[in-house]
Amino acid sequence: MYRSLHGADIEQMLFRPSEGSIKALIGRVHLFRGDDDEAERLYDEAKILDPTNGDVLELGKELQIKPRAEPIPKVDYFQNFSRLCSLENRNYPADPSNPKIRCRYREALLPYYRFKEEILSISPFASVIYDFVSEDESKHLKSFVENKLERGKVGGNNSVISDIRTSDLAWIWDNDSTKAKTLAKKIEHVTGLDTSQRLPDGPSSGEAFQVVNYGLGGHYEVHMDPFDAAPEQGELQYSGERIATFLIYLSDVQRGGSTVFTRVGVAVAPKKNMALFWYNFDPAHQKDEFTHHAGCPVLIGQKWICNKWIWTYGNTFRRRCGLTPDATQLDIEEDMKHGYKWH
Ligand SMILES: O=C(O)CCC(=O)C(=O)O
Ligand SMILES: [Fe+2]
Repeated sequence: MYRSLHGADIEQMLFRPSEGSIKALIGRVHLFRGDDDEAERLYDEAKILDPTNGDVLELGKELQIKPRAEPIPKVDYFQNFSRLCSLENRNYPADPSNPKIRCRYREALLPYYRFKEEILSISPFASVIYDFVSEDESKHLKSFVENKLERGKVGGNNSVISDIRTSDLAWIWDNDSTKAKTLAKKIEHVTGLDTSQRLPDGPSSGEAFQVVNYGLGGHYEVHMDPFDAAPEQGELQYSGERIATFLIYLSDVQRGGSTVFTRVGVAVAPKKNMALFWYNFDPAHQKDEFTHHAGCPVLIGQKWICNKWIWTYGNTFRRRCGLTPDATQLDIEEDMKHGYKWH
């Protein structure tokens, strides 16, 4: 007994990886994920700690032979803005020739929910869900914020009023009304994601409903929804990031007011009670630069929407990562077929 334990100890000592080797192994993970800079940084540190270690040498070789990840081409995010905004009042998918861009019934976690979904983009994943809210729900959201609307701001922790976003808005927490709570649950069922609010101080998985009203000319210029820096205070400070956006149209708009994804060429014309759902992060949890989007100016009429942002916390296992670094949302659904039904 003593001998075998003693033997195991020696074995452990012999095979304990050095700090340099650990850094090199982590570096390889980053290299595999396409984060060459981080891999390079870890390699430099590992080289100093353990220059002759096999893992360190291996990483050095891989860094030399791996072609650099293509930098995201610098495009003018605004170049497509006016073209997409001026399209007719209907949805324009990213690539109509792609057979995966299609309509389907989307089943929810509850068997009696079934939603009409139209996929508009595979990567980033974006789709619309028709008749997501009832007339009653959409009326409730608008009447709840009556007299509470204030000019919307931009910029996370130190937000300011700006011409980038010309709309009024107000917030509804799930606990503010039974209808809001039920709607949050419905979003959970259709997305398969956790949206729970654990107030007052637990980390939340979903933000409060943000009801927004745009008047004539009201718009929101090209932006992405995740924050540059996570909120430093409030109930969201430990919640991670806005991994997905669930946007509900609470009105039709006579002319203008589409939501457009300028880098993938998608235009979504507002349709009352329809929801637009997209992931802001790819399945490898990288912020997806292709989710740059905008709210086009309202030309005739007014526009009402309601946003529910879904956070990382609580969704690590619900929004799974892909089997490969470039897996799409649809690949993941394919892998999960047995746990979650799709048509
Ligand atoms: O109004 C829209 O269509 C887009 C709104 C939006 O992007 C936002 O509120 O973050
Ligand atoms: Fe947005």
